[in-house]
Amino acid sequence: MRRAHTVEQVRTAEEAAFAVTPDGALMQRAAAGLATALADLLGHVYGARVLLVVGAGNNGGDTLHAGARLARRGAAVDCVLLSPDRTHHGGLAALRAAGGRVVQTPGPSYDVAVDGIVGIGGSGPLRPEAAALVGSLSHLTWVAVDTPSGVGVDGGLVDGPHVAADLTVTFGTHKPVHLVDPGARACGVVHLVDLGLDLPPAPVEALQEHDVAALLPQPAPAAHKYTRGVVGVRAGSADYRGAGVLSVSGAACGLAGMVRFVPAGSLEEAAPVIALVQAAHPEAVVGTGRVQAWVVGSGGGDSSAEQLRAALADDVPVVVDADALSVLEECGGVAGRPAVLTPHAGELARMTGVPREEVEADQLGSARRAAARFGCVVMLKSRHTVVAHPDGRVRVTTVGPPWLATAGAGDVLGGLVGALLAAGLSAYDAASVGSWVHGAAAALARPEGPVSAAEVARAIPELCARLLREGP
Ligand SMILES: NC(=O)C1=CN([C@@H]2O[C@H](COP(=O)(O)OP(=O)(O)OC[C@H]3O[C@@H](n4cnc5c(N)ncnc54)[C@H](O)[C@@H]3O)[C@@H](O)[C@H]2O)[C@@H](O)CC1
Ligand SMILES: Nc1ncnc2c1ncn2[C@@H]1O[C@H](COP(=O)(O)OP(=O)(O)O)[C@@H](O)[C@H]1O
Ligand SMILES: [K+]
Repeated sequence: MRRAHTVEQVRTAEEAAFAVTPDGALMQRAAAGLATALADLLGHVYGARVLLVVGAGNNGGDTLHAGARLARRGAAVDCVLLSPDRTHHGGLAALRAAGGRVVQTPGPSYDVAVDGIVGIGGSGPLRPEAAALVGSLSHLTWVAVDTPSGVGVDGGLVDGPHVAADLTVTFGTHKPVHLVDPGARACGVVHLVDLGLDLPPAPVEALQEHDVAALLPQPAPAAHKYTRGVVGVRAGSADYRGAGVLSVSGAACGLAGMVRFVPAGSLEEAAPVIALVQAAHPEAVVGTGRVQAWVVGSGGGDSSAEQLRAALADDVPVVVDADALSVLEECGGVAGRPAVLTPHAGELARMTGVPREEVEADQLGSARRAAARFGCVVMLKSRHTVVAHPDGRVRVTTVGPPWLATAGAGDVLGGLVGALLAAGLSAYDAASVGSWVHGAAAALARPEGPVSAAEVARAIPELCARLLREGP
């Protein structure tokens, strides 16, 4: 599990660590890790040209000490001080003693620029002087120390000039900004340097491969299809026939024992949708019956309210997707049952009356507020999908190529999450595992290129088999 802690949690853990470590030891650990990461990035240290951009606090201190380590190994290290009278004394002395230079303006070229402007003590966007300097050096490779300066650490908010890093070297633990967009986009690759901090449970996490393997449902030796769980799909309509097929294809990934498909309207009206579903998935059973979870909404059009009411009449977990999201409140909400809502930013904006740009600008806060408001798990789908529990916990999915942003991918995901719910996972696990498997299946189906929603669905069984082979 990748764990991200808030600034307040990190401060508390650092204070406890300061009390039992010699003065400056933690900063030296951070600086050593940073210098190693910089050396790995540079490939060669001797003769490398390094620019440090240093602010007023300990983030600058880490940066100066790391610069000193590189200078001692033969790098040419220049340093711009943004707050010369508040610079970390020990760090600056170490850099100078190692042969590093303080410059007023950067030279013509560097192999890397290091952002030591602010870390967890930062607030708000870069101030004008720093913004102008960083802007003039945007062609350089940037390494952010702890966090990219100018980006919100706890919320991942980006509301003004900031550093856009290629690599972020962070200390002690991840922070929410490293996982949650839009901030995560400014971090580039994130590398964690362990400081040996004693940390509390993390409010924001990202499942890793072995976590997903441990959570995947597996049939007991004496399983039969009903003990593995039946997932019911109420999706598709005369106008959106394919959505029914794709929703069923996600549900029929093999993680549950059986799929029931229940189209809207009479059997005659639904005949074309049924024909498509049966042609693609002859194993799906058409018609109502007992299920352990419902998936409702993709391509449901005008029938969505009727379909959602029918699903909610059963006291089983439910995935509310696509068109069903906009009728959730008129249908009485999820009424306390385990449920996953799966909006993208546009859908969440409509559900909550907030402009889409505001949802996209605060994905962590938007998903959390929606989970509290609707009283269930909310999965805000995007590049880094945010799965929020009503109690405030969050899991972020960081796998999945941008090719996954393709029509119908959401239908497959809804079906997949439904299968996991039917198999007995909690709503929180089903949503976070489903989102991870969905992203990884897209990468497996076509590692570096375009992928269709149907191909993502077809790759799910092989992806799960690989996870189970590797084991937790
Ligand atoms: N002290 C230590 O031994 C350790 C320090 N660490 C480092 O210390 C950092 C936190 O240090 P600090 O608490 O000193 O805080 P920072 O160095 O993150 O920044 C605080 C300073 O920046 C100024 N500032 C805040 N927002 C600004 C903005 N938008 N533009 C310009 N200036 C701004 C503040 O006035 C303050 O003086 C961590 O991010 C990490 O890099 C960690 O490595 C752990 C060990
Ligand atoms: N830039 C991106 N990188 C990775 N995955 C993405 C990106 N944009 C969207 N996705 C994923 O693609 C899927 C799109 O689903 P959705 O928006 O519901 O599309 P549709 O309604 O057409 O099925 C979601 O799983 C989402 O997380
Ligand atoms: K920084």
